Amino acid sequence: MSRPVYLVDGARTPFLKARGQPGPFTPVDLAVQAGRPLLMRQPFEATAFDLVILGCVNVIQDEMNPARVAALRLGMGEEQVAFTVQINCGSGMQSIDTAMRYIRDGSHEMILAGGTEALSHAPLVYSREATEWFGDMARAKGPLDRARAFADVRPDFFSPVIGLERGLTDPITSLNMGQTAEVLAHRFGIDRVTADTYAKESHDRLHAAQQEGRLKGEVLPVFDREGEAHELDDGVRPDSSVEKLGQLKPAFEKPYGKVTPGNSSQITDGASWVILASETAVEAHGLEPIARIVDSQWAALDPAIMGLGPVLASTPLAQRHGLDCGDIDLWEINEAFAAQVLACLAAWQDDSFCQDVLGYDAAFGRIDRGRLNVDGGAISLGHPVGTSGNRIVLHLANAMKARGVTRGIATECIGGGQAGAMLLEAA
Ligand SMILES: CC(=O)SCCNC(=O)CCNC(=O)[C@H](O)C(C)(C)COP(=O)(O)OP(=O)(O)OC[C@H]1O[C@@H](n2cnc3c(N)ncnc32)[C@H](O)[C@@H]1OP(=O)(O)O
Repeated sequence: MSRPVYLVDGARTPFLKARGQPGPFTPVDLAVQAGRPLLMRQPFEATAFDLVILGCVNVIQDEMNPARVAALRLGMGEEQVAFTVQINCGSGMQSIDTAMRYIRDGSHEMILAGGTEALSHAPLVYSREATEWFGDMARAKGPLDRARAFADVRPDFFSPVIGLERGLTDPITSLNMGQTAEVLAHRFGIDRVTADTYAKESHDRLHAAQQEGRLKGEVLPVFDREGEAHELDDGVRPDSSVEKLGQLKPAFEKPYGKVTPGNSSQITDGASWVILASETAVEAHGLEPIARIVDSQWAALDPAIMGLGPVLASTPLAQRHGLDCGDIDLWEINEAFAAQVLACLAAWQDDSFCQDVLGYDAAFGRIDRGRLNVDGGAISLGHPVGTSGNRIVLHLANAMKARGVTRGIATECIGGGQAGAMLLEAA
């Protein structure tokens, strides 16, 4: 059986910049804050879902299986089955992909699929020596044992590493994510002004979308324990300029690198949900679909050039549906780094890349900037890694509907050398 799958609604929190301290919300807090108003505006009960799937990369110990904890806190009923998925930056898209397949095969009618991440809550990680020492202390049987353990201790055991720094470093190549973007900048000749100009556009587009109300209904305010409301993505900097961006120092390859804090995705906290439904559920509840999720594709490649992943995932997806570059009205390519997105655009225009890597006769084509990330992206609004894949699908659906266009692709690179892509059509 292969049934149509509809995206009928969705919402997210504002993305809140991680400012060196744990932010006001845990991953589940964020998922609940986005989910509660979303569920309240539906014409059905919160218990009507067959399944909850939530992507999350950095699960915290107090919230193991955040999908289930969120479902219970959202009042979705004790009988609500809920599981968490993790494929690094693809987690929020993986939840949609799994949900789409369950509905398509006829086994489920309506699924809540999301992504959540609180990067500001990244744990501090101690060295192996320190962990062993803590174990020795815990096992010590008396004062003599404890004194022996103390004699072994060295102060450098206790220099903690911020878990996020490890998480953003590829375990096979030992390159951090920014360095993989430097590899692509070098390979495709992306210069600093081009990367900074792209970054400036990202901020300008998000600012315009906020001012003109294009995120209304998609971004819902969240309230912290002090009752303070957070209403907008707070990393947006419309005051910036290409000149100011040009003064920032490289973040990952000093002194000549092209990747800076200004043209990288920001480290943020945030959650996003979409509701996927079968035709039966749409009719039963009188829902109005925003878009149809047509198909998806995953791909894998050398982790050192993981940023090219969108090319390897979305081109075969388009090809499978007989679509050329010009047939895609809107693109959401997650902005891990400006140089990384620009490298993808360059690869799609490169005859030999498309012949050698994709097996095409010639270049796939030029993706016009007017069709790409039309309301900003992770450079301006941030990249809570387990959430972004969900956000780009939700925003693509809303942007397609707002502009009255037929077809779009949301795609993202994934740390570790993978990528995901999703094809949407007007409902
Ligand atoms: C598969 C994937 O998706 S891979 C991607 C995964 N995600 C990542 O790898 C995260 C990438 N990003 C990062 O690691 C971080 O954002 C970094 C390291 C690049 C920068 O981190 P920070 O130094 O904390 O950034 P911060 O926001 O404080 O900016 C640093 C400076 O640049 C300035 N700056 C940043 N953006 C701008 C801008 N648009 N205009 C002007 N100045 C700016 C800030 O004001 C700050 O200046 P200050 O030091 O005088 O206060």
